Amino acid sequence: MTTLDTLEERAQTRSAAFGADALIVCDSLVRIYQSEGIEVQALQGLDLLVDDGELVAIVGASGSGKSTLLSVLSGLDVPTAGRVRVGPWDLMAMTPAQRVQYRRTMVGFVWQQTARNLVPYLTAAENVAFPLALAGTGSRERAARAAELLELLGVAYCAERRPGQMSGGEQQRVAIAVALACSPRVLFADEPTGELDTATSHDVLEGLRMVNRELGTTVVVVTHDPGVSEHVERTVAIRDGRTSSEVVRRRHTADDGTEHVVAEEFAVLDRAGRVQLPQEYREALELAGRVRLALEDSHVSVWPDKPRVTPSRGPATGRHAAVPEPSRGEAASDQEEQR
Ligand SMILES: Nc1ncnc2c1ncn2[C@@H]1O[C@H](COP(=O)(O)OP(=O)(O)OP(=O)(O)O)[C@@H](O)[C@H]1O
Repeated sequence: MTTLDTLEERAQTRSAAFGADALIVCDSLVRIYQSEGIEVQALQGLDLLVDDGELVAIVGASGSGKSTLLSVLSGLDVPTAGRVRVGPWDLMAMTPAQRVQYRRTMVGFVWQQTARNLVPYLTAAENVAFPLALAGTGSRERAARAAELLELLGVAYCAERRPGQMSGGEQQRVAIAVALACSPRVLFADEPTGELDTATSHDVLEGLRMVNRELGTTVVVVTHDPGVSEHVERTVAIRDGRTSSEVVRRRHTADDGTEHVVAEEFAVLDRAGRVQLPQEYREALELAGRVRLALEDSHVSVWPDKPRVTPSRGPATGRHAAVPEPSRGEAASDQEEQR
């Protein structure tokens, strides 16, 4: 007989298996903010897996939950519900001391505001050496590490300059070197190109790619920058606090030996079986409220409740489902995305 205990056990087993091999696991993450008596659901059951060594971009309209997700992953914020793990660290169950340790050893950060990343009265080399000094590293080793990282990021010529003597892009590349000083396994970058022009953004994103390739550091970059997907293999779109779609870029060698990059867009099926249909699909077929689902040999089809043309292979035996009417919030974020 199925008891409450067996159901709980089953749910826990399933939860533990989800992302067992991944470096970063976000499992049904919920973050609710209370603000002046109003509840805001910034994350609404978000699932995300990132493998060791991946370079992933997270994109989404303003207010979709990107910064909230990054605050949780960087150990600055605790979600309301769900499960979040980075390497061996369970971010829901860390003590304040463990949180400090996690932030010092496991992860590095680059923020949008260049002033937040660098100490203004230290040179680039001193900025990179600073976290190493705090960790007790000897001065010769600090200098060698600073030189190596500034070289890797293509800003060795800035070593003796202070932030005020560097361009925004140079400052951000030095900031990446600072974030990597203590050899974190994961680098989080929050809008690192937000204050930069297109050409300079390109250099910073290439810097992140270089770090990922040369040092094997896992990189998660949150951005509005539409050009980001050219620099990463995987772009995850967040919408209304959930992962909604992914663009995966793969290298493909044609028969004549030429190499092409093929980008494919996927919808994300969450663990409860939900998929977000793109707005243009919903509008094209007037999908709203109820829809019909039909299981075909190799795929599932979605039909309007009242088809405008009678389908030849009708979904008479299919299942019926409900598509929520777009809420005001959804409509707003769609407009944001189109802008
Ligand atoms: N401290 C807070 N208190 C109340 N609501 C918050 C708080 N932080 C974020 N929110 C709300 O949570 C939702 C998600 O915000 P978040 O900052 O994560 O989005 P975002 O995708 O990073 O947006 P942006 O690109 O504009 O930075 C928004 O509706 C926001 O207003």
